[in-house]
Amino acid sequence: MSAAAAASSSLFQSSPFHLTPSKPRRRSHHLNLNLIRSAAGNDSPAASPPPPPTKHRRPADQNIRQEAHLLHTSSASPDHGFSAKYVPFNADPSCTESYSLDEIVYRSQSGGLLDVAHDFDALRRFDGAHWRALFDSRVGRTTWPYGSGVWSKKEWVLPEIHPDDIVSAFEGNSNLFWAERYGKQFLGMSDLWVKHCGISHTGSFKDLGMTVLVSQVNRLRRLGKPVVGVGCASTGDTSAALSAYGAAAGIPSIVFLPANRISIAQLVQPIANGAFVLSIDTDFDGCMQLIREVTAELPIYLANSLNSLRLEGQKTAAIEILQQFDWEVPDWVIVPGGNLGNIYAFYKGFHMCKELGLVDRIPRLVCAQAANANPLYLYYKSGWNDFKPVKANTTFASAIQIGDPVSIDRAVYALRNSNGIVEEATEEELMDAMAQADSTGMFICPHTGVALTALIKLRNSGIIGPTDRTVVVSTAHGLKFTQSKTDYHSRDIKDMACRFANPPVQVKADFGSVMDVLKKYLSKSS
Ligand SMILES: Cc1ncc(COP(=O)(O)O)c(C=O)c1O
Ligand SMILES: N[C@@H](CCOP(=O)(O)O)C(=O)O
Repeated sequence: MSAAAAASSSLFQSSPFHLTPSKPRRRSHHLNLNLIRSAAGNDSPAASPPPPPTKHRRPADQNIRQEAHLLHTSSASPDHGFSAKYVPFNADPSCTESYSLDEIVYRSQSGGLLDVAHDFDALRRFDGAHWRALFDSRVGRTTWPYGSGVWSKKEWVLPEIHPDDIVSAFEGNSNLFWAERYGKQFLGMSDLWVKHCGISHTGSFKDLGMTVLVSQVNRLRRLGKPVVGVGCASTGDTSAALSAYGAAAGIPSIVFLPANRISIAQLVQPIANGAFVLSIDTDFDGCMQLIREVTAELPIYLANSLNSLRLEGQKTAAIEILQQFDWEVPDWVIVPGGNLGNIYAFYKGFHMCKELGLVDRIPRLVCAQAANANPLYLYYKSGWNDFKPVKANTTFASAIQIGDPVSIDRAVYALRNSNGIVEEATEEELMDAMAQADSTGMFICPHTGVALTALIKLRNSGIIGPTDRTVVVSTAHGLKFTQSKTDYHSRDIKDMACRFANPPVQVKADFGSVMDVLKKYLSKSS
């Protein structure tokens, strides 16, 4: 046994995890050393938990990025061999077309979507237990960049990016909470959970994807690639995330917004972050068309989820769900869908965990659409025979008012391969579901109301059982959509009964009047 191997094996044995690579191979000495080095917080794929925080002291004159830089560039840093590249989405296995992630490319030669393909052979040098322990060891740390729920899975996201190039607000690690009262009272369910991706830096799940995209743009600019800014079309959340991460990195962002179709809270986000905001007199699909044309002409990097880099970050929410259940797989995961990148991102995250041995199955996926913007639902109902973009009508779920989703093929792939279902929600259904959920202590966005409506329908039809472990993905923070709640609780919506409205009671400022209304209220509620 070499000195290195002896050292690594004795250190290995002292590890509380006792992890080993999946199969002993010739590289195993390096792998064991990697495990040990990871404990110092470097970029190795290691699974050994970091030392107790009290033992780790960064010199006072070093910030966390510099610390990561030193560890990354030190001679101890391993060449772990993980890599990723663009390939045509769902291509025939014989297809050899591929692109470096350092190329600026959004579509395959045939005009189809791209996907980020990871080197699974390299990742498989470690078994599932190894990856589980590695990811678990990074939760809640501040070590750069692993304090992020996205970058804690760096080897599966952008394995080759240098920590110096990463732009992160330590996004992710969002809470997954047990919706005890809502589940019991409205659905007779005992194991209902909400993954609150809206508790995030800019208030939606878009941060998960944007940290990856903007980090890669940072790298491209450092490599001297001609990228003068980043641009997107948006219904409000993508633009908020892009502007925030762009501003953090000092990269100009340009956002195309459909005039008068997004909430004030969403509009003010890119304005405050210094983005160049174009309010365009069209809908989201019109803005999307324009940004595609513009990014084909100008050196502005496209930040919508047509760009498959985004989905690499978004897929970590699925991995996080498994992690939060201690690597037990839920039965159902329900995701509201608009441009349809996220449903595929969830599928990809779950699928990678299965392929790499972290879990043994994947959940069934449900994609929920607003009935006013339901091209996927109509396609599903046609038995996947007839896809037609629709003209998306106004919906309170304004962030998913999309009629021609760019990721339609990705969504179909995700749903077909997860035995998935598509459901829809009318305006009244989604607003009632939101109000009922809020009445149990949540404060959800209308898109989450769409997802809850899908759940209600699948529960009522018996497809989802009372004890099925079910996760509803809440995609944005309710505080971004207070106007819709105000309209509902004021019963100020045409043709809607607003059955669960809870308007404030106007009362005179005297003791008798206050007592009268209180007595009336208490007699009703007892
Ligand atoms: C709050 C919110 N929920 C859901 C979605 C749907 O996500 P996707 O476009 O990836 O389907 C979006 C954006 O489209 C969104 O902003
Ligand atoms: N809801 C999105 C619509 C664009 O989606 P993307 O994921 O393709 O950027 C938004 O907030 O803009």
